[in-house]
Amino acid sequence: MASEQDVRSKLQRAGQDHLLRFWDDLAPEPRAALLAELASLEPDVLREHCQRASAACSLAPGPLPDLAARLQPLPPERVGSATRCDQETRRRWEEEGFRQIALNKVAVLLLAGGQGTRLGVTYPKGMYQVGLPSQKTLYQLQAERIRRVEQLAGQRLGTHCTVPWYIMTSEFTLGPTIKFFKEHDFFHLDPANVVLFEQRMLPAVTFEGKTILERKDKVAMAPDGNGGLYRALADHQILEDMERRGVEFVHVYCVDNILVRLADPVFIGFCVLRGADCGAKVVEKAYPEEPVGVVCQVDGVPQVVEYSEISPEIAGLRGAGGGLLYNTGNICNHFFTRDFLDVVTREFEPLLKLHVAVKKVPYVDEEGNLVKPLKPNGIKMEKFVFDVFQFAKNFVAFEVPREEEFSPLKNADTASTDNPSTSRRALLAQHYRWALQAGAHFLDAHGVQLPEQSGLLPNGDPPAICEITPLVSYSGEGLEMYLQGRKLQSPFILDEDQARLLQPQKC
Ligand SMILES: CC(=O)N[C@H]1[C@@H](OP(=O)(O)OP(=O)(O)OC[C@H]2O[C@@H](n3ccc(=O)[nH]c3=O)[C@H](O)[C@@H]2O)O[C@H](CO)[C@@H](O)[C@@H]1O
Repeated sequence: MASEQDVRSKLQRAGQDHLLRFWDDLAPEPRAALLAELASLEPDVLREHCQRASAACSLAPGPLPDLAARLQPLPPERVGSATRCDQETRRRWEEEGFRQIALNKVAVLLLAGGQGTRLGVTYPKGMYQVGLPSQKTLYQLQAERIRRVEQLAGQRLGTHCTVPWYIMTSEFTLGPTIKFFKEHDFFHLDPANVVLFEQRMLPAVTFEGKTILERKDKVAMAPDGNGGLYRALADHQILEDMERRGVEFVHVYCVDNILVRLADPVFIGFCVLRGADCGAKVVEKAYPEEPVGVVCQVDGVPQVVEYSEISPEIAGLRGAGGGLLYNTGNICNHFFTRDFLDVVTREFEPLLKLHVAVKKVPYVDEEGNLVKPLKPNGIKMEKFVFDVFQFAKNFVAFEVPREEEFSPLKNADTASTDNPSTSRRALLAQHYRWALQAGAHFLDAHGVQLPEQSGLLPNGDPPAICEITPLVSYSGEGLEMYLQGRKLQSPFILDEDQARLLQPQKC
């Protein structure tokens, strides 16, 4: 282990020796922990990190200067649409996606290193359950969609296939996530096909460029953003693991969208048939200030301008047809070829921009008291997963209907949008629509038939409660055989047992 003297002189070189100012107060164990943490910080890298953070912060926060003149919507030839295409084209994309899945060439990669601060939970967001009748968590819904898409691809092509699940965690989420998966028997996935790995952490820094101590014996560290993915892939030889398994295409997604279609065959097929090396699913933005990034071009190059970096004036611009000019909302669902990820991790990762987030960071004051600041006092630096789009040779965007594919869980129920209630309703409304399309009718508790309406009731709920397990239907397919002409009492859960009961008997 490094000595106190070694660490002290390294910190002096980095201009950060205040990190040892409580050394004399510490007992042997916290001393050892602090030394270990500090010894892992490279002095030159630390000095540069602190200088960059405070320099970036001294620039005006918010919208990027001169953006308006450099920004353009994506050219139409780069954008495909799941809704504005003919049935035959959609069928071809889907078939191609299933073919690649059946050949074991597709993996999914979950970005799950975030802290869920806005939702206000101390555990990983994937462990959250939004109050569905089944009480399933986001992780369970995702695991079951993987199992179903494997099954569908296998049935179509007569193979037994695997979609490996890579999960990027951080110091905050790794331990609880592993424990949760073990407790739930990996939701009946083979643990060998669930690969958890950890992203790096970066120190939080004051506006004056000093690393913050969150306790006398602990530096305030935060995950390096979801763009930390590329360093983490290299740190843990994840691309080598993918290569061993024959994976060519990777669907990267964020944890909190309850409607996420893992390894969506239509999206994968679209990207593969277009010869794309990089792609993004988008939805039409709901309103100008919606907190989603805009997929567009900056200086003629595909990029995402994050919601925190676009001005209200630009976000509100209207096109010729009256719709928002920049209406392609990023839903953090990306397609990458393994080859592209390989080039990014080897060549482009160091070029990724560091974005500055000004946050309230708890710290110890000069007297050693713990302070929870009321105003932002620190800078966290993050890389963004989509900042690699600019390096793609053939970038495409793929537009999907919001009500079928996007309802993010960002906030607690105290907020009016993107909260547990809106997520739960989005899923239940979708399943209700699927059931109606399959020919079901719903009855209330007294056996009276409920009116059929595809919209929500004024309280935001669908007219009947219906939840369908992903193990029975991934995107609404195959439900007629269970539901055609059935009168179902609300609430109704179509799980595997119920499906067996409803299955037409073969004579
Ligand atoms: C940078 C980024 O992608 N921004 C997108 C993200 O915004 P948003 O600001 O909502 O992003 P979040 O902070 O929720 O992070 C997105 C995902 O990245 C993960 N994460 C985050 C930080 C980290 O260090 N490690 C990590 O793995 C989170 O666990 C989450 O799964 O989702 C929105 C859609 O819902 C998009 O419109 C935004 O353009």
